[in-house]
Amino acid sequence: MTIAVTGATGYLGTHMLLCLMDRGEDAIGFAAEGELPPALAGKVTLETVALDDSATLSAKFSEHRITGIIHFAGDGTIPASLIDPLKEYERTLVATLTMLRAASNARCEHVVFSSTASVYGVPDRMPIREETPLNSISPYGAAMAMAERIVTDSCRPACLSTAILRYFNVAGADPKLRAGEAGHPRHLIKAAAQIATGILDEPLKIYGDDYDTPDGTAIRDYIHVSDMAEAHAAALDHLVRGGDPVILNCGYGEGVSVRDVIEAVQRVSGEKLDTMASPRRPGDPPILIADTAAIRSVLGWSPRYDDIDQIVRTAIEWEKKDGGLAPQ
Ligand SMILES: NC(=O)c1ccc[n+]([C@@H]2O[C@H](COP(=O)([O-])OP(=O)(O)OC[C@H]3O[C@@H](n4cnc5c(N)ncnc54)[C@H](O)[C@@H]3O)[C@@H](O)[C@H]2O)c1
Ligand SMILES: O=c1ccn([C@@H]2O[C@H](COP(=O)(O)OP(=O)(O)O[C@H]3O[C@H](CO)[C@@H](O)[C@H](O)[C@H]3O)[C@@H](O)[C@H]2O)c(=O)[nH]1
Repeated sequence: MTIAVTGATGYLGTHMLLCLMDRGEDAIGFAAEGELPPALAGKVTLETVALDDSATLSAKFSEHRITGIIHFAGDGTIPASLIDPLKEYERTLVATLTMLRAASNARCEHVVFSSTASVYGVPDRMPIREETPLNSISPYGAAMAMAERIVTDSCRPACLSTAILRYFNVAGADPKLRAGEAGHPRHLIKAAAQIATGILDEPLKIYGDDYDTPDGTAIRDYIHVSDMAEAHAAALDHLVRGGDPVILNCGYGEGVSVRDVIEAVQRVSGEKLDTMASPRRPGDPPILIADTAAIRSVLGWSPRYDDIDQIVRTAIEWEKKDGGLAPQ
């Protein structure tokens, strides 16, 4: 089978293509812009298609005889979605609708869809099970919940089997450093890794130190990007085997606070990080930890990098390489 990866030049997309290449699968990248990293360029075809153009995307899916789609096209962060909610809804929903229309036209069979823990809002029970009511507190999470509903409603008439994966906090880089998280230091671990390597010359802001948590800072469930890619491959295998449609949390089931991340970065890098207490960031839940029983039992998936020091180490090594601080 040939697998389409949308959002192919982004963080998850590049790591997914590396995972599929390592498994010997046939994959085609689809992106509106950007390039593949050198480890993929020339080995994986990249189709440049705008994700509001379902006619071109349908034709490309048919031409490449795509049967499975792994959909990552949908950027956005919680803060950006609060600044420009309309853009957030538009990009997320247009990309989802276009992908589904093209998948239906080209008679594709399987879709693995990127969603987020942000769909849950501020649940009152941890860890979070998939049955928890969706109650997002940001346009980012609300747009993703709408996109999930669109996927669920359209899959049966379009004869698509679907897996929706709700990611907790993805971080780190390919352990062979063939790819990493590019772009702005919007995420905590990326920002801390850039400060530890001297790429970013500013204190690390701690957004809220007065949460009702053991050290007062917000708690997240960080998952290594390569474990995420393997979870997608396992989800696609499940659908190809004829498995039922699924919605699954993707995390490790372990809570790590902002201060825990700072300590891990200091431990791994040997550098002391300057920090600055800052107000809570709007749209941030205090604690998000996944219940991972379902993904482990349904997909038989188990993580390889479930240790915050390993995640942080790959993030720091990637920054050194990407920032030209280490031998290329
Ligand atoms: N990185 C995380 O921690 C995380 C956590 C939960 C969910 N997610 C979701 O996973 C998906 C992939 O995340 P990522 O970290 O790789 O993001 P990314 O920004 O690195 O990559 C996403 C890519 O999709 C493209 N894209 C977005 N909207 C598009 C549109 N309307 N048309 C065409 N292209 C479009 C962007 O240009 C970008 O290249 C996103 O939907 C994101 O919201 C990410
Ligand atoms: O410089 C920083 C950056 C972040 N944080 C805090 O660190 C935590 C993690 O933040 P960040 O790394 O920005 O990720 P989130 O905002 O939690 O969102 C990520 O994780 C969510 C799932 O939990 C996904 O839905 C989003 O796509 C993804 O961006 C939050 O409490 C932030 O307030 C800081 O204190 N300082």
